[in-house]
Amino acid sequence: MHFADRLIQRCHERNSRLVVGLDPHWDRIPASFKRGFAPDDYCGVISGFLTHVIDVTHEHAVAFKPQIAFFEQFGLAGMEALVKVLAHLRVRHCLVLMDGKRNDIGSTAAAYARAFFGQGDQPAGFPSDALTVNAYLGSDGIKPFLQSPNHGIFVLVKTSNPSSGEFQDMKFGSGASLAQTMAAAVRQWNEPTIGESGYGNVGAVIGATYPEHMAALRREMPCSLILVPGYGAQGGSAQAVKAAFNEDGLGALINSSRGILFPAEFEKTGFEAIREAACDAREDINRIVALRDL
Ligand SMILES: O=c1ccn([C@@H]2O[C@H](COP(=O)(O)O)[C@@H](O)[C@H]2O)c(=O)[nH]1
Repeated sequence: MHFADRLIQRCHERNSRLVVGLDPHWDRIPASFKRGFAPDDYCGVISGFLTHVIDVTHEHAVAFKPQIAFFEQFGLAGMEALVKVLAHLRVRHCLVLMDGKRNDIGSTAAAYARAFFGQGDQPAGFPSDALTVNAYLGSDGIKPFLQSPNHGIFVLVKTSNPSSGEFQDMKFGSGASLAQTMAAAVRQWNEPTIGESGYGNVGAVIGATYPEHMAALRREMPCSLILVPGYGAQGGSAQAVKAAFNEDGLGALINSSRGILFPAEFEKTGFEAIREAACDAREDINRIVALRDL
């Protein structure tokens, strides 16, 4: 089924716009959880911890966003953990937005597309429904990711980090910034992919830490899904992400990683604290878009 249509359907089913980020910061995984494993069992700890996280949060989440760097840092053990986590997400029928920020020349981008989406008889190494991409190599690096309507991409438009303005806010002769120029390209790439939901498979990443940019970028890309990191641990609030939503109360997916995975209450109530963090984030976001039951 068409990626964006599936995602919008999931927003309705869960009454949620929350994406749970799967970023296993090794030093923040509670010592009480690690105790049951050998000290160097990176695969066991990471896959075990995230499996529990998925079990307690999936009813509140539209999708999960594994950040691949947190797995890659452990080499083969990390890759094994990622494969296990992805298998568990499939068992739970969860949508996977892989945060890999990939791109390259066309032929290499095509290999990345096969790695995450598969192709024909070739299964994906890391099966995902969507992937974050860096589009600064141009459209030939984007097209390989758009071969199947069942998969989507989120193009970096305005990232949440403190120095994102160094390049992304630079203005061209037209007066448009680099981020606005990228947003215009996203709109163009997205148009032929729009599904029955009214949303297409080429989305954008815009950080919650730059609310002053949000409304104008949303206007530039009315039919794109916007993936919004930076809510929670980076200081972005629900109020700051409001302008990412369309009037239908849909179209934006708000990610929280550390804010959900590592609540202070874990030592007292264990994974129940993680369930509560996801539930609270979902409600906080729903309240701000002023749409409760879709
Ligand atoms: O502009 C961007 C793009 C991606 N990210 C990623 O999102 C999460 C945020 O984690 P938190 O713990 O909720 O801060 C992380 O995986 C980043 O790599 C981003 O933050 N900003």
